Amino acid sequence: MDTIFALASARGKAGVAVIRVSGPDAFSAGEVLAGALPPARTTGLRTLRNGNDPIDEALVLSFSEGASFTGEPVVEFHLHGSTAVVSSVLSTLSSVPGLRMAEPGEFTRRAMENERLDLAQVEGLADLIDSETEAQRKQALRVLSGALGDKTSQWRKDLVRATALLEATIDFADEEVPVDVSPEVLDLVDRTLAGVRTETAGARISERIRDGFEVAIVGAPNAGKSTLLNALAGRDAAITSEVAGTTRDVLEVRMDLAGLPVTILDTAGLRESEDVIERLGIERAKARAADADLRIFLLSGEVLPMDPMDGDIVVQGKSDLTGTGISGKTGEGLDFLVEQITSVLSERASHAGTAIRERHRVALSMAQVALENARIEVQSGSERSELAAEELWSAIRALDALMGRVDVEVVLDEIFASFCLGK
Ligand SMILES: Nc1nc2c(ncn2[C@@H]2O[C@H](COP(=O)(O)OP(=O)(O)OP(=O)(O)O)[C@@H](O)[C@H]2O)c(=O)[nH]1
Ligand SMILES: [K+]
Ligand SMILES: [Mg+2]
Repeated sequence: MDTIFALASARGKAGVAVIRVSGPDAFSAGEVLAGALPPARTTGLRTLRNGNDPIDEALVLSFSEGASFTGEPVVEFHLHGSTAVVSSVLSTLSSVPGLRMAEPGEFTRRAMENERLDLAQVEGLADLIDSETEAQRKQALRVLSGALGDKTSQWRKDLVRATALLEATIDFADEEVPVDVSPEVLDLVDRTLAGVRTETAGARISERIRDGFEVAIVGAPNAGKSTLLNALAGRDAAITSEVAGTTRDVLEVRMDLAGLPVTILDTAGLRESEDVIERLGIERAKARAADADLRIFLLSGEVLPMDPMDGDIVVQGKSDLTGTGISGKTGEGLDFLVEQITSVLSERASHAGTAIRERHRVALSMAQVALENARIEVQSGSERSELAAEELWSAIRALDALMGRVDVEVVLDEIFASFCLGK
């Protein structure tokens, strides 16, 4: 196994830059630059040298094998964050035999290979690094802490037990089956199914927290939609004018509303139009509004252009003229509008689970279908045990794919190890 190194902090000038070295030769490489290393998990101030040539005064930190992010021996140099210091340390490290620059993501890959992180935790870590809002940070941290892995391993344990029970009855098929295992199997399957269903439902919400909720402003031409968008965004994102039919394309503005990532969509005013381009804009407006998580119907005295869905907000515009509702021009009622949006979306966000990606949702849905099928087979009698076991196998494989464990031999070993019916 090579020993790898890389700049762990962002490139460019900074107060501090961190270079990380991981692998079997990390400690000896650290000694080449820093002399004697401080004891593991303590820091020491050292002069880093290239031969006799001092490079920088740095804090040096070491982690023993099994007690580091990667699971390997690790040395970290906390340097003055200068481009010249960083490149001098990197070039000194590359001259140490057995060391090479890390590939992108290689530290994390090693962490996974050494079972310091499961695949979902790796995804959680990537999300945490990408997180821009509070909701994203909290969600990513939940996943990084291993919440999905904990749930999955409990489900998996229950399914392995259920499979072992069924396998035992298959082998007894010709003789008298000693016990009816189906109540226990059903109980295990039902418990898992309930958990998987909850997570699958929450996954869509979690995806929203990752990628952002979409909120569409819809209404008649000249209702003041673009003016409202600009007021919410705090800048002139959209063209506004007294000409009805100004907005054609869908405009997107990313915002952070009380920690939730939200994309506000400004859309073309909805009306019957002879103008070909405007009609195209109206089609887009309708499609995007229908797909959005929430719609704000900005009224200007007319009937609703679309049916509102659950949670949608219907509000009168130009309150400075109409005496009621909100105004993008004066800002009246906007705080309350933002509160309304935030409260609807926060309520939805509260149903987020620990499965946060489409990949998770797909794997969980596969497990769910297999479990539903297994349930039917178990209820159809002991002669269907083999089919039921096969479905449980599919569910276990789906959970293994979810956690990045796909080795079927491992599953087999566990099933055989858990046999407990005197076989
Ligand atoms: N008095 C008043 N005028 C407003 C308000 N909001 C918008 N307007 C005016 O109404 C006209 C239309 O505003 P826009 O924001 O372009 O309306 P829109 O709904 O985006 O219009 P389309 O894109 O054409 O559908 C402009 O002249 C705005 O200045 C408001 O709250 N009060
Ligand atoms: K307009
Ligand atoms: Mg507009």
